[in-house]
Order: sequence, then structure tokens, then C-alpha cells
Amino acid sequence: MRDLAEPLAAAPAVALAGLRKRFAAGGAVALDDVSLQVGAGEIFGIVGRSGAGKSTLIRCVNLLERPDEGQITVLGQDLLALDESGLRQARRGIGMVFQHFNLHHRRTVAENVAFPLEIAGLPRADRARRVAELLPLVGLEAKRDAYPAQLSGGQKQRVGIARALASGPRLLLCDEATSALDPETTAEILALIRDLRDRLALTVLLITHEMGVVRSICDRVAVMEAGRVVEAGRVIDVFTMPHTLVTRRFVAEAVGDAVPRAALARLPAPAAGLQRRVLRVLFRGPHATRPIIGEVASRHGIALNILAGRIDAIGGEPFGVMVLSADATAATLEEAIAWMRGLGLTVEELAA
Ligand SMILES: Nc1ncnc2c1ncn2[C@@H]1O[C@H](COP(=O)(O)OP(=O)(O)OP(=O)(O)O)[C@@H](O)[C@H]1O
Repeated sequence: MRDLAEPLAAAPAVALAGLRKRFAAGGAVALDDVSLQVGAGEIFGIVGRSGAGKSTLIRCVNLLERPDEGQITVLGQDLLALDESGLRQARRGIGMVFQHFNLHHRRTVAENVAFPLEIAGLPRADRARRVAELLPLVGLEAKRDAYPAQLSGGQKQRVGIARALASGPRLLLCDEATSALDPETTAEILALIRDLRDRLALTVLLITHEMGVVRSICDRVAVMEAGRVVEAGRVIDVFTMPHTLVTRRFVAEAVGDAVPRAALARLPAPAAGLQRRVLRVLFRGPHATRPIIGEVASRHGIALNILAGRIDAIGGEPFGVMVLSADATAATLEEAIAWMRGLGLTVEELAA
């Protein structure tokens, strides 16, 4: 598997080793030997379908869930070795943001944000001072006395984020933090999380079932299936060279896997004896600007048409998706596909 052993740029903020968890004897295995490391300052995504084990995994990172086996080191501390008071202390270094915000409906924004500080026994004046620092960070100064019912979903999540930051954590866990939000609000909340990571030097570990979330803010990603990490690496690598079927499906969802039927219908039929295939090509870096299409056409004598294309960037690196129709003999098509794969491009055939 790709790079779980790749050295981190920074000391790990989270190191998980050999985590196993089964909820009931004979029941499904929620975590099956999961090991991963999250570098300090990284935004690390865990993506997987429902039931893959993401929630169980993230809940192990603050011991809301205890694994049956394995080691959990967070910010240098072995969490499983701590007693109750040590764990309470360690948890102050770990904030958590939830999908459904989990706000107290009878408390104002300021009271919700202050809640963990109240539990921790901080005096009222100190709580007020801290809330006054936190609300501007999430852009909610004007809403300090509002109740959750008076807020939009995005504003509620801002309250959830401010509350998660109340104790000054260095690690932020986000459990499907944008899954209840519309796309525009999702983009705003993701931008806020990235901004907070930069300004507060946070490490962020998030779980999501949307590869779009991973693409927009994560530095690295791990893909989970049936309790295991099946693939992990830098987001650009995982997007452009997905190794497993489950990852390919996630990438396809994020980049779009629909065949552009209208564009296809406008093409004349392939010449006699030739096949037509629809290919999706993912490319990056130097390839993004290299005239691959022209090269494939001239080297292999294939009639190529671009049906759709988009160039984007992931972590500042150009990343593109192209959907091509290719007319040639079966043997020529295989050769051309092999040649493009040899260049490091990901080429997949879509059902025409
Ligand atoms: N408290 C629990 N009791 C029994 N089984 C559980 C419990 N929590 C999770 N599971 C099981 O563990 C497996 C992993 O679930 P988990 O919630 O971690 O997955 P997930 O990837 O987060 O899915 P989702 O996105 O639906 O929350 C599933 O088979 C689930 O049914």
C-alpha cells in the first residue's frame, strides 16, 4: 500500500498503531488493524462509505471509544495509559466538531461556546473573556446573544467550531462537519477550518464520505473500507493514481463520472473497422500542460475528441480531468492506453 510509512514533515500529532475494535462478539469488525500518523499542522482526511469505520476511528482519537487492541498517541501522550484525570487533561488538547452541531437549544451562542469552560470550572469572567476572543475567530460577534434556532446551519457549525476551540486545543477532530450543509456553506466552513488551522497552528483530522471535502482542504487522506485503511497518501497522488476500486469510485464521484452524452451524440460514427471508446484521463503537474492529446493522436494514429475537460488544482498543483472519445482498432487503443498509463496518467474507460 502507498506510503503509510512515508516520513512526515513534522512530528506526528496523532499516531495510531494496530487499532482493532469489534462492538459485539461475532459482530462486524469496526476497526481491523488500523495504523496511521497525522503530522502536526496537517489537515488529514479519512474517507469511506457508511459503515467503513470512520466514526469509530475518530472517536478512538479522544477515547470516546476504546479500541480492543492497539496504541493511540496524541500530542505525544499515550492516551490508553492515562488515568481519568490525565485523560480529562489530555482531552483539553483535542476539540471535536460534530455533523449535527450538538448545540444546547436553550443556551445562547455565547453560552454554548462557554459550555466546555464552565464544565472545566473556569471562572465566569475568564469564560467571558475567552468567548470574546473566540466569536470573532468564527465571524459570529454579532450573534453572541442569539439562540441556535435563530441561526443558519453554517452559523450553527461556526458555534460548534468555536466551542471546540474553547479550551485552546492543538488538535481538531471533525466528524462529518459539513455533511448537513449545502455546498456553498460547506465551502465556507471548509475555508474557515483551513484558516483556523493556519492561524492557530492546529492539526485537523476529519472524517467524511465526500471526496470533494478531501480535495478542497486535506493535505493527506486515508481511504477506509470494512474497518481497514486500504489506501493513504497525499491528496493529489490519491486523486491522480487511485490504487483501489473503492478509491477510484470516490474519485469518480468527485471529478464526475457521467459520460457527456450530448457531446458524444454530435460526433460522426467511427470509420469502418474502428471501435469507439470513451476514456477519462486524470493528469497532474507537468502533464497538465503537455500536449498529450496531440501526442496520442500522432503517435498512435487515433482520432481523438475532447468531450469534456477541466483543470483544477489540488494543494497548488495543477490537476486535470479530461473525457475523450477515441476511435481506433482495439489493438491501437490498448497500445495508446498503455502508453498514457506509462506516463503516469490514470486512464479509465467509461461505459460509452
Ligand atoms: N455502538 C456500536 N455498537 C455496535 N456496532 C457499532 C457501533 N458503532 C459502530 N458500529 C458498527 O461498526 C461498524 C463501523 O461503524 P462506523 O460508524 O464507525 O462507520 P462509519 O464509516 O463512521 O459509518 P457512518 O458514516 O455511517 O457513520 C459498522 O458495522 C457499525 O454498524
